[in-house]
Amino acid sequence: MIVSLVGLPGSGKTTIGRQLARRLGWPFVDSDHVIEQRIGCSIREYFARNGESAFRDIEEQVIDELTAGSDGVGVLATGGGVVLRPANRQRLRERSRVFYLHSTPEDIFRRLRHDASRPLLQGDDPLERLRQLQEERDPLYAEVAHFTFETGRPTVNILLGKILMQLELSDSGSHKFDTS
Ligand SMILES: Nc1ncnc2c1ncn2[C@@H]1O[C@H](COP(=O)(O)OP(=O)(O)OP(=O)(O)O)[C@@H](O)[C@H]1O
Ligand SMILES: O=C(O)C1=C[C@@H](O)[C@@H](O)[C@H](O)C1
Ligand SMILES: [Mg+2]
Repeated sequence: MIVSLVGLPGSGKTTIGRQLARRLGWPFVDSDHVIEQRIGCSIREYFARNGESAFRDIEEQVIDELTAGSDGVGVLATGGGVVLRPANRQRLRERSRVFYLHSTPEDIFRRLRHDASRPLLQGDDPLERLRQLQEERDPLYAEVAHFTFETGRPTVNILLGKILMQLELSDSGSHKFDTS
């Protein structure tokens, strides 16, 4: 099984994903990290040089590769904008169990105020930008997600406990009618 995490930049996908994988003993992969290895520079630099659409093309390719194959096991942290492309939404939903890490723009702003690594948040008014992103993307995250968790306030450990419990529940559910 592949567990994918989606949500706004700063919602905790990388942080939660890494620790979730550790707790499950599964491999962890962050699609942003795979993309950076492939392009040989930071996503920020790539955005500045080639524009967003070129970045999205690579992202789509990487998501396809990371979710291909029916026997994949792992935790996949995605980039904040992964849901923008319908092909990504479809692949993630069909090939993995998707968790939407939902946080308010205000909670994320509080966390990311001093972080210069997110290209979409480098403008004059990052909080306003986060609110726009939330408005545009919330329906897309909700569409792709099998489960939604609020990640603005709870600690990482509490969130991990909730996600692990949900995975156990849905796993036992899926075996309910298996009499073999
Ligand atoms: N539940 C949490 N409680 C407190 N801080 C958190 C929590 N989750 C994440 N953080 C912190 O918030 C920041 C952003 O988290 P993270 O990098 O995991 O977000 P992300 O969803 O992967 O963002 P991006 O889409 O930009 O990759 C980090 O500094 C992280 O340590
Ligand atoms: O929210 C976004 O559109 C992005 C978020 C990051 O994870 C990166 O994937 C990239 O900076 C784009
Ligand atoms: Mg991340």
